[in-house]
Amino acid sequence: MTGRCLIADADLELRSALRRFIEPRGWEALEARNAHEARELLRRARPDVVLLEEHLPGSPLSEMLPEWRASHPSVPLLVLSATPSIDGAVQAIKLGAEQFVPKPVEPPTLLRLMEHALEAQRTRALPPPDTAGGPEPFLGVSPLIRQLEATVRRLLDSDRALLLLGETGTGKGMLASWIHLRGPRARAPLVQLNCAGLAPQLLETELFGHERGAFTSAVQRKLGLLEVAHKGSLFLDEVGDMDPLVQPKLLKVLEERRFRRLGEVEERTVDIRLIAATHQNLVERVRAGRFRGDLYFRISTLPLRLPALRERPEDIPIIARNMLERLSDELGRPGLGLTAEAEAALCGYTWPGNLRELRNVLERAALLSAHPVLKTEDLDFNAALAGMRPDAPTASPPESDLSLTLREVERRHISRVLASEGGHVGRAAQRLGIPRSSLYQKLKSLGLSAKV
Ligand SMILES: Nc1ncnc2c1ncn2[C@@H]1O[C@H](COP(=O)(O)OP(=O)(O)OP(=O)(O)O)[C@@H](O)[C@H]1O
Repeated sequence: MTGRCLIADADLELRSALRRFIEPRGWEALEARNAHEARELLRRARPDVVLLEEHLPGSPLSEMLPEWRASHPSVPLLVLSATPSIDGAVQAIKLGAEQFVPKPVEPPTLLRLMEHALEAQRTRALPPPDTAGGPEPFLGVSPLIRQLEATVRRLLDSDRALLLLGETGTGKGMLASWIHLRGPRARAPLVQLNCAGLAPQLLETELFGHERGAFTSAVQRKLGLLEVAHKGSLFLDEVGDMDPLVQPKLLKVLEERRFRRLGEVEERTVDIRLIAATHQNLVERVRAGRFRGDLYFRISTLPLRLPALRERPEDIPIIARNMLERLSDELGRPGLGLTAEAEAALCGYTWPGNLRELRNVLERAALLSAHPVLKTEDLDFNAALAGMRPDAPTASPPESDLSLTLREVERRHISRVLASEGGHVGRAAQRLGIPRSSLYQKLKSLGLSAKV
């Protein structure tokens, strides 16, 4: 049996349709027509998932949800609503529903939502994330990385803001999720926002949300990321680029835990841990009047500097071996490794793109080489570097020249997308709408490996 589902809904048609759909798929369906029957089944039959009608006869949602959350905290509850509204959804989620699902809803959609909810619940029930895999941010033996790990571990339980400093690709984003997942807020969300290039109003609405009618295009109320991150962590990448108009509002959140949605009079409270990151020199930005001094002091109490790869060459072979192990699994190419000369070549390179670039070089080599043990000649540093430079030469727009073959158009388009993504193959593949492995195959077949 896949699971047991309690369908608490007065609508006989919906119950029957869902039962007919889920039973052949290994689910057991329990039906309740009202709150009394639902309570009884919940107590007796211990379902894995509950579908609960918003206005189930016999008891209001505002009573039932808190009661059920208290008695069965680990059972995901999905609220089905025939009269959906934003207020109803916010209330249901606040009271502990996993999802708020507007009716009508097709059984296949409901089944998918149930499976997601169950999966999320199982993930939450996993043992603490120390055992949960994911890249290890402190690989290596250098004093710089050992010191960083010791400091991070001391700060895990603190609620103070953290500032991650380091060049591009040093792993600031990875470290932010590692910290979140190992800290006391791991069960709540980690919400990420990159402040670079966001216009002030967009940044404000993303962070603080807005009321309906707050500005011309605000046709609906929008929850800000701060509210989504409540009880969890907020990762603000490129915080040095935050618009000066938004900075005092962030400071208020940090100092008083209060903020206001755009267009709202009332203030709200929120409980988040801020993890900020930047590759810029914030002190210089404060001196230049681009970053507020008071905000800088607030977020820089606990600065953590992530070393560049070239500052710790002794760690490179260890990290490379670890990345190749992961790539072996991901690419289905067992036994990936490096010759001694290839390791030495990796250690002798300057890695302006740090871990991201190292991973790109290894992934590219692993996909393109015919043998699993990679040699120096398999490592294409120039391709990675050309892809990283924002000024890397790009081809002219292919659509302007009708004499081009389809292959040439494809070749040029891929080059441009790759260059515009700074050589980041994963992101380029995403923009192109193809799997990363297919992009590598295309690069190979189009002879693009050294000229992105
Ligand atoms: N510890 C690690 N082990 C393996 N790979 C890593 C590790 N840290 C980072 N990476 C790789 O490097 C890439 C860049 O990492 P991340 O985005 O965390 O860096 P960043 O410092 O936040 O970069 P940016 O400043 O450009 O946003 C990741 O996508 C991942 O592939």
